[in-house]
Amino acid sequence: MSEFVLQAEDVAIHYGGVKAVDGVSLTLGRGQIRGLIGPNGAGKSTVIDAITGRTRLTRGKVFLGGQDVSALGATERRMRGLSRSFQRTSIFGQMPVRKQVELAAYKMGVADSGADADAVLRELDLMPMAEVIAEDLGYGQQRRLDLALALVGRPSVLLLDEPMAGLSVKESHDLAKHLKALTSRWDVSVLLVEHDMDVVFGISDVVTVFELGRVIASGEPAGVRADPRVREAYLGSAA
Ligand SMILES: Nc1ncnc2c1ncn2[C@@H]1O[C@H](COP(=O)(O)OP(=O)(O)OP(=O)(O)O)[C@@H](O)[C@H]1O
Repeated sequence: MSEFVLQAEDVAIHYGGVKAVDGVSLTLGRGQIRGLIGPNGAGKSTVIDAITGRTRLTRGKVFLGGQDVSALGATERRMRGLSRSFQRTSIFGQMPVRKQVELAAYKMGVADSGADADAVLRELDLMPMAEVIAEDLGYGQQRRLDLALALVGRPSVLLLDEPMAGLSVKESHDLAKHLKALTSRWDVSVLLVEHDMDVVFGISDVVTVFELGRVIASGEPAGVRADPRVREAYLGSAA
């Protein structure tokens, strides 16, 4: 058994001459949060797409729990515990919150989808909203519902692409608190692409910095923050 729940090895995604990602390796330990940062167009979302199986690899491999999943599609990877969140709550906008989460668990093949939905809703403090129609939720609650849908079936790895976008400072803080709690209470490991530096440096165990499809720095938040290359490439004088 691998010590890493997730490993990307020399991953490259090229679109014709555009090297969106070019030789990226990264790991995710059990219960770890790894923040991915970098300027616009650096390749962060493409890495997420490559790991989930949404985009075909030009080169490299992806391992989940030590197993090579590079040849598997996105649905198969999800069934094996690799989950990502989408801004997709509007798809079932007319459905009450609990029903929506239960349906997602049922589609995943979870044996007791009702119990799974209840556990997820309780964990994310969404139980008081269980019977509310999704589109009547506030934006911050909708983002939490989005996270709830990603958590059905108890995934081991969660890939989040800008989960704080559009949230107020308080909503971001609440979501960050939930993410941190999930890593210990549910044993979930998180790969977090996020532009909110307070959140990234506040909750990540390790941070990886991208520039032009490559990793330019990686390590503990304090060290990364102090790295002159990082400050120059991304953080600027605000760091
Ligand atoms: N389908 C595609 N075809 C061609 N080029 C693409 C495609 N998808 C992404 N790219 C290019 O790959 C590069 C990386 O894009 P990506 O969206 O991964 O960056 P990002 O770091 O997530 O940026 P942002 O922070 O703005 O979301 C960019 O130059 C982008 O234009």
